[in-house]
Amino acid sequence: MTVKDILDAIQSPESTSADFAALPLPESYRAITVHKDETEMFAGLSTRDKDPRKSLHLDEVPLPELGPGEALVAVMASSVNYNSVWTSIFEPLSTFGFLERYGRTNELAKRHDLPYHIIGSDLAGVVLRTGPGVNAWKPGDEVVAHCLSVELESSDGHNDTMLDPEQRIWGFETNFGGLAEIALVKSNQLMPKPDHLSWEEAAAPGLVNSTAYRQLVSRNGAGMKQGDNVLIWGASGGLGSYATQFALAGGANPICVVSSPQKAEICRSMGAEAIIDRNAEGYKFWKDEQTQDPKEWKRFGKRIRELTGGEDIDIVFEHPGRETFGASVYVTRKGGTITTCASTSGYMHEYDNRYLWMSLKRIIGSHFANYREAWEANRLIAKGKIHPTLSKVYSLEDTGQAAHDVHRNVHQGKVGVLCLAPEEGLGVRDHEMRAKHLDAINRFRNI
Ligand SMILES: C/C=C/C(=O)SCCNC(=O)CCNC(=O)[C@H](O)C(C)(C)COP(=O)(O)OP(=O)(O)OC[C@H]1O[C@@H](n2cnc3c(N)ncnc32)[C@H](O)[C@@H]1OP(=O)(O)O
Ligand SMILES: NC(=O)C1=CN([C@@H]2O[C@H](COP(=O)(O)OP(=O)(O)OC[C@H]3O[C@@H](n4cnc5c(N)ncnc54)[C@H](OP(=O)(O)O)[C@@H]3O)[C@@H](O)[C@H]2O)C=CC1
Repeated sequence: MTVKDILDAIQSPESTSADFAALPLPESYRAITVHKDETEMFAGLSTRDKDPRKSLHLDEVPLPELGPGEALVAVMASSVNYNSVWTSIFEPLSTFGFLERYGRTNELAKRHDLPYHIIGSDLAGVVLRTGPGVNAWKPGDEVVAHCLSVELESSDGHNDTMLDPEQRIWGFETNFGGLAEIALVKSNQLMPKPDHLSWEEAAAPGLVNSTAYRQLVSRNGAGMKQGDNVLIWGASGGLGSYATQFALAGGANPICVVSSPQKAEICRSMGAEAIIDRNAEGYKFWKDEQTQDPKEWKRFGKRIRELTGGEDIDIVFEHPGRETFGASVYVTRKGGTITTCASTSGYMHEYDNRYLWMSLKRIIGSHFANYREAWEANRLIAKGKIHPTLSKVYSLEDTGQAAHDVHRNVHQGKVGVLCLAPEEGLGVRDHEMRAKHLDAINRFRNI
């Protein structure tokens, strides 16, 4: 039995759930990995010069044992997230530390502590097997998976599953991720695949869409409301392309920051009107490595006032971190919110706290999304209210190049990866609905 037989079953319209359940599973499959004995390979290099093409490998790996509450999924397509870039450059930490720590928690979790890490935190595919205790899903179901892995044995996470003390991001802090032909997930990560999308389109939004939903829309994040001025950094990037859609769909006013005329045009085509090209306008928030320039914060704030008719920002959608955080706090209005989920340019932030406390602003930390938020975010994709922002699709072999593009910020929106899917465009079940949204679905393609 090989993965080819699985693909044949997926591509045959006659295949039933019983056929999938009867398919013998292969002993091994192909997966994108980093290797534990290579974690020092980039020692001494600057972040920019660490090259994912050197650290990401395409390996044949053994199929992991299936445990209670889990599912093995045949992965048709996945996507590149920035967390895979972090794993591939071993920053800010090697992810093998996460696997070791997980492995120490219980007998079954030991499976994750291996000398290789199969990465990837998105997938669209077909359920192959479910473990004991799984009733909601069966072999043959077409699914996407969100990346929240929790144990739920502590009451801390019972209101908001992100607060579980054993909260992990699948394919980053656990093994057996989605950049592979087969993945192992907890069955509670599974959600229905949106019928009007191809495999690679369905695999693109998951992680970033759910994160943007919690960070911007959910009451656990900024709780955005109609009319809010929302400053969105990287508005045509992974997170930002969904934040921009949420702002527009929710009646808010996105102020989109981008770094090229092409990216500005993408935001305009999504429906945004207030756009700042940070490159063209030459903001330099730091005079040198240690010193910020408040005059530049003010110049940025003036530009925002020009675009809003004199108003300041209700919500900043933050993720660049060190480079922008001082400016983000400054331009927020009295009582406004800065919500942050990352620090791409550096995690030791500096801002002038007088502008925070005197103007009663709040900083909210946000990370991925709880089970319910991930489900609600996927529902919006399935209903055609929010659309994938897939620009380019790579083969599994070329994942290193795909991650390199994201690391160097030469991509747009999201970058997809075909795993078992032999070509793009497969897996669409609802052609009528797709036709209604075709322009929006293709907005980011091949630009
Ligand atoms: C969905 C996608 C998301 C993304 O893309 S996010 C971006 C990518 N992700 C990242 O860059 C994050 C990577 N993660 C990290 O950098 C680290 O993950 C953290 C810095 C978040 C945490 O580091 P750690 O070393 O794991 O954490 P500690 O909690 O400091 O644990 C070390 C020891 O310190 C103890 N400790 C924790 N809090 C306290 C306290 N308040 N007082 C005293 N001790 C404390 C712990 O218990 C433990 O101890 P013991 O080593 O003995 O187990
Ligand atoms: N905590 C969580 O749950 C999550 C965290 N993340 C983290 O968020 C970050 C962004 O992820 P994602 O959106 O997918 O990545 P992308 O690279 O797709 O998009 C980020 C965009 O931010 C802008 N940007 C990058 N650096 C700077 C800078 N120094 N100053 C201003 N703008 C900058 C760029 O846009 P432009 O050049 O056009 O301005 C870039 O396109 C990563 O660090 C990632 O790990 C992501 C998802 C979930």
